Amino acid sequence: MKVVVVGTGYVGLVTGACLSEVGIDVTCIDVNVQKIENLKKGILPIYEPGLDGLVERNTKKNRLKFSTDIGQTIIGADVVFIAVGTPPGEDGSADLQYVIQVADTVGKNMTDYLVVVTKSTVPVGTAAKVKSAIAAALAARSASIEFDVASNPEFLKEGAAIDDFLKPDRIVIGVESERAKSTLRKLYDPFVLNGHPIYFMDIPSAEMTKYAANAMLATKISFMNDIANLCDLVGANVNEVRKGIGSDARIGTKFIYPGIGYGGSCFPKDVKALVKTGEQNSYKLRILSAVDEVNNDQKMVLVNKINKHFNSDISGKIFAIWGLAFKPNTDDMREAPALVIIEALLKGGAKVKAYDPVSMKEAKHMLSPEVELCEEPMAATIGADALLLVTEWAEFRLPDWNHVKSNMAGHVVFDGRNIYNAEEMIQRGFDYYCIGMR
Ligand SMILES: NC(=O)c1ccc[n+]([C@@H]2O[C@H](COP(=O)([O-])OP(=O)(O)OC[C@H]3O[C@@H](n4cnc5c(N)ncnc54)[C@H](O)[C@@H]3O)[C@@H](O)[C@H]2O)c1
Ligand SMILES: O=c1ccn([C@@H]2O[C@H](COP(=O)(O)OP(=O)(O)O[C@H]3O[C@H](CO)[C@@H](O)[C@H](O)[C@H]3O)[C@@H](O)[C@H]2O)c(=O)[nH]1
Repeated sequence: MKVVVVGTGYVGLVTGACLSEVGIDVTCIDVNVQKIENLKKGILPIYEPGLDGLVERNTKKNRLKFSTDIGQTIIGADVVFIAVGTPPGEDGSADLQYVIQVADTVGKNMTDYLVVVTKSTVPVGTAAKVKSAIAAALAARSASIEFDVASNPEFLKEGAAIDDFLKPDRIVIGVESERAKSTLRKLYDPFVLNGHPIYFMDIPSAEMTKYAANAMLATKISFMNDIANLCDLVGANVNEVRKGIGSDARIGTKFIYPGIGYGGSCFPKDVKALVKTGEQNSYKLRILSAVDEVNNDQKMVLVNKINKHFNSDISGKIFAIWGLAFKPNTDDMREAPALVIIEALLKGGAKVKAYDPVSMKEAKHMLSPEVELCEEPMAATIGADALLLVTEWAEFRLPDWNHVKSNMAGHVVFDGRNIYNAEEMIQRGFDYYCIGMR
């Protein structure tokens, strides 16, 4: 089977590499010439654990190729995945311009029957728009070629993307023809050998499933952040509360960790896009509007604690930041809480010294040049009045606290992920603040 993946970002590159791993002939396409040239030389555009080995192995075996030329690549293909970005537009709704551009290009270049699959996260009705765009491009060149559209939303998590793709909990596929269904079943059969299901459904339901999944997970997090903030006020300990409720299987232990708000390229934009879809259909998604609101406020929780500790005077103070990525094991800083926190500190006249294990390249063009980027965690603590734990990378879990303390000018730690033990921190001589407990 021959597959073309259009859009070689976090999703496209992982999809291409994992499909090639099971022996499928894959070409990944992108409009970013530099990205494709680098990939041909084995240089990856992103940090994702395990991806480099997978790309190297399958490129060597010639099962995984890279190109900017969709016209040549599409000849003889069975399936085209659209995996381009769907960023939020000005009003929060998903911007579909890249998806439709790809559909148009496919229509202009296809020579034979194809299944065109949207893997990007797209609102209900997008596959229908893709179908119209392809049909219009075919009609413009008086071509009569059969094709099907399908929706196959992706559920991978950054940092665990390879495992999520190779061993998915489930695969969701929206189809409207038996021909597309059997092509996609054949494609995905190697990934469900461990018994996890493929759910075939109608296309609108598949499109909605993706948003509903992300919205539910984001809701769990905002709910827990709300509870954590209340615990803080009433003197309860959210860690205990989390264990207490998580052991009820109906609630579950996952995605109930409080923190400094969810970030990344998915939850923030997908919650907003779903709220917008509601509005466009005269339906107010009240819970999700609140989920978004709680999350925006939560990104300021550490800053509020900082202001309280320093009596609202942080001008001239030095803050060490550990972690910039929106979560560990990725270099992705899209919608990272670190961005909001650092902006607020700089606005208050503070100085920021930051370190992240893999996001430093990203940080260079996402952060103000005022931020001092440090090459290792201890360097960030030199002269600092406070240390902020923003992303819970494993390497921050057991630092040499004596070294940290001797480096710092003030001895206060703000832990945005509750990874340190409050009693131990106090014994070590630090003022310690975290989320949802005193
Ligand atoms: N990042 C994730 O963890 C994740 C997980 C599941 C779903 N998604 C969804 O998948 C989609 C892609 O997300 P991403 O994070 O991989 O995005 P990304 O920004 O990392 O990658 C998108 C790529 O598409 C390329 N592109 C844009 N227009 C193009 C065109 N016309 N032809 C060819 N290439 C083009 C861009 O150059 C870029 O390399 C989004 O809809 C996102 O919501 C993302
Ligand atoms: O208990 C938790 C779990 C997560 N988070 C935060 O939630 C955000 C998202 O984390 P995660 O879901 O692990 O990362 P993503 O890579 O954004 O993956 C989400 O978004 C993807 C894109 O749509 C989906 O494919 C995945 O299934 C979905 O988990 C991060 O900021 C985390 O810090 C918490 O605050 N508390």
